[in-house]
Amino acid sequence: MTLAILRDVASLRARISAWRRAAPASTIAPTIAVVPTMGALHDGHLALVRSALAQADRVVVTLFVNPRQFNDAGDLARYPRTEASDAATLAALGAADRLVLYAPDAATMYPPGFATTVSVAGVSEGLCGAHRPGHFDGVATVVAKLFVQTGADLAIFGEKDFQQLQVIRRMARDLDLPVRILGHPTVREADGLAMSSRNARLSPAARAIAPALARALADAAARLRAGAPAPATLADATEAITASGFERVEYLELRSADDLAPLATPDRPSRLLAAAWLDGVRLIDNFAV
Ligand SMILES: Nc1ncnc2c1ncn2[C@@H]1O[C@H](COP(=O)(O)OP(=O)(O)OP(=O)(O)O)[C@@H](O)[C@H]1O
Ligand SMILES: CC(C)(CO)[C@@H](O)C(=O)[O-]
Ligand code: BAL
Repeated sequence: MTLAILRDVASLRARISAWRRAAPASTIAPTIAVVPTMGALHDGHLALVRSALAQADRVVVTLFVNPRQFNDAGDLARYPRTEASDAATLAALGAADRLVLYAPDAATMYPPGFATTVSVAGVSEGLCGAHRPGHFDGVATVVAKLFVQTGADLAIFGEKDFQQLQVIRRMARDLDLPVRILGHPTVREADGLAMSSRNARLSPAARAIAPALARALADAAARLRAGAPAPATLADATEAITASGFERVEYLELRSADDLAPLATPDRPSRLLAAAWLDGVRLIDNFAV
C-alpha cells in the first residue's frame, strides 16, 4: 500500500471520517493522533511517529513549513524542503494502512484575507519568545488549525522544543481543545547533540563542537540536582559553551517545568533551557533538573 499524501482540508476530513466510520458500531471508535512537523524528517521525528502509531489506531503526520512562525526571512528561505524523501521515510515505516501525510501549501493554510492569530501569554514570553518575536503566535495559530483540521484525539510534540510544548499545552487547556497533548523525550545523536533539521547546516568543524551545548546543560543540571548554587552553575555552563567554540549563548535559564516561571533555585520540578549560536546556526536544548 502506498502512503497517501493529502493536500487540502476536504480530503483530510474525508479520510478521517472514513477512518472513524470504518469502526464497527460495537467497538470503541478508533483514536487518531497527529504529529505536526516542518519536514526534513530525522530520527527524532520518527520516534514521535512510532510513538503515535503505538498509541493510536490512525496517525496523521503533518508537513508544513509555517511561514508565520519564522521571524527571520533568511531562516525561512534556508529551511530544508525534502517532501519526497520525507514521504519515502514515512512509507518505510510499513504502516501506510493507518498513516497519512498531510502536506498543505501556504494558500490552503492561509487563504487570502486570513486575519486570525492565536496568542498564548505567559509561557510564550522570555526564552525563545524573547528572541524570536511573533514565533509562538505563529506556532499556536498553525497548531490550532491543525488540531481543528484533523480533529485528532491526541498530539505528540518533542521536548526538544520544550517551550513550544508548554505553549501548546496551555493553548489546548485554555481553548478546551479536545486533544490530549503528549511530550516525547528529546532524541539525541550518539554524542549527545539533540537531533534537529538545522544541524545539517553546521560545517564539519562546527558539528564536532555542537555536543558541547548538551554536555554543559547536562553537567549543570546534575550539579543543580546535587545542590550547587544556581547563579554560579549557570554562569559556569555559559562559560563552558562559549569556551568550546560557540559564538554566543542567547539565553541559559532555570525555569519551572510546567509554567516556565523563572526560578532562582530548583525548589520544584525545573528545566534548564538554552539557545546558543554556532557557525551562524541557532541551536536549542534543555534538560530536566
Ligand atoms: N531531537 C528531537 N527529539 C524529539 N522530538 C523532536 C526532535 N527534533 C524535533 N522534534 C519534534 O518534532 C516536531 C517537529 O519539529 P521540527 O519539524 O521543527 O523539527 P526540528 O528538527 O526541531 O527542526 P528545527 O531545526 O526547525 O528545530 C516537534 O514536535 C519537535 O519538538
Ligand atoms: C509544531 C510545528 C510543526 C508548527 O509549525 C513546528 O513548530 C515544529 O516543527 O516544531
Ligand atoms: N522546531 C521548532 C520550529 C522552529 O524552529 O521554527
